[in-house]
Amino acid sequence: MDFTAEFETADHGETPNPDSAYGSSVMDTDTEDNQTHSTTPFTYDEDLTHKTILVGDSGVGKTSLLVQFDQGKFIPGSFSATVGIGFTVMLLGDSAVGKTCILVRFKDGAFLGGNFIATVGIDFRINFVIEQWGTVGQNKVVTVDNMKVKLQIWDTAGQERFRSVTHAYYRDAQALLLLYDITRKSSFDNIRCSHVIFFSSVTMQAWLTEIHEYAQKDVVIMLLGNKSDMAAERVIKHEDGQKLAKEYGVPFMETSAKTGVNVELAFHAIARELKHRAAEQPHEPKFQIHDYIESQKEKSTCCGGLM
Ligand SMILES: Nc1nc2c(ncn2[C@@H]2O[C@H](COP(=O)(O)OP(=O)(O)OP(=O)(O)O)[C@@H](O)[C@H]2O)c(=O)[nH]1
Repeated sequence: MDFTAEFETADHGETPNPDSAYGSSVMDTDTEDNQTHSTTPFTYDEDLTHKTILVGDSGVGKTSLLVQFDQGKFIPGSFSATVGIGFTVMLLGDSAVGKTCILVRFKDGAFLGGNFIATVGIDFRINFVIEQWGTVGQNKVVTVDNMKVKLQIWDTAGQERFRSVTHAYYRDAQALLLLYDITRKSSFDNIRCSHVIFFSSVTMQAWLTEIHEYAQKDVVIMLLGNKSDMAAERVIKHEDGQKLAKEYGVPFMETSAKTGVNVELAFHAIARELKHRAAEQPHEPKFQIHDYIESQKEKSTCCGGLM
């Protein structure tokens, strides 16, 4: 199958770059101000989101056209056919739980320490990229049973006022990584409790309620308790995360973007589940993601590496 590169534009034919995707008034506000709670809810017109797919025979220049449009340059020479299958994964959870850090850890193997800068809307630094199957770009390609599986990972803003922006993206996601911070109870409670913020009259929906409302019915969900390296500040027990996940029938693990614990495993398990769903044969036993995670946890503590 020839998998075509695709991208999002959010406006009427304007060049989609991080500063123009939702209008300068939104993206220009990516300053310290964003870290204080605004009383003005952000509104977003979902009708302005378009998807454009490039189709055509292998080698006609779909990828090159996209690179030219996004980066204004032509990459001559080597031609490598786009192969495999691709899926969209979204990172969700309250602000500052570590979504961006988890993504950077998985993508670059590094930890984004230092000052916290909240994500605004959808993080286009990660999302709006040109994909060339693991050579350039910021999407990640993992190999599952000798097949390349591309994960296009969307880092979303956890702040309430950007929820309307992210709602438009749920529909396209095949998998959702839902994060809370093991050192912050509110981030755990917000996974399933709804709150009303009286002073601004804004109703904040629980993440699971939002998922139920906006995501595809068969979306793969995984619950992650992040910042597991912060043992001294822990307020949510491992068992509490496990219990919540069990209640909703979703896989669970604790992760640390700082140390890297379980970050690879989380994405690999998702890739495997999605690949098995896409290429399921009637006679084959169903892939068991819970069993896979448990077996790989054991392996990664004794031998390292994922299979
Ligand atoms: N110790 C520790 N700190 C972390 C970890 N993950 C993230 N952080 C820190 O937590 C803060 C928030 O991380 P981000 O990744 O920006 O949070 P986010 O969920 O993307 O936040 P929004 O963009 O507002 O939704 C930063 O200061 C990170 O350095 C972790 O695993 N361990």
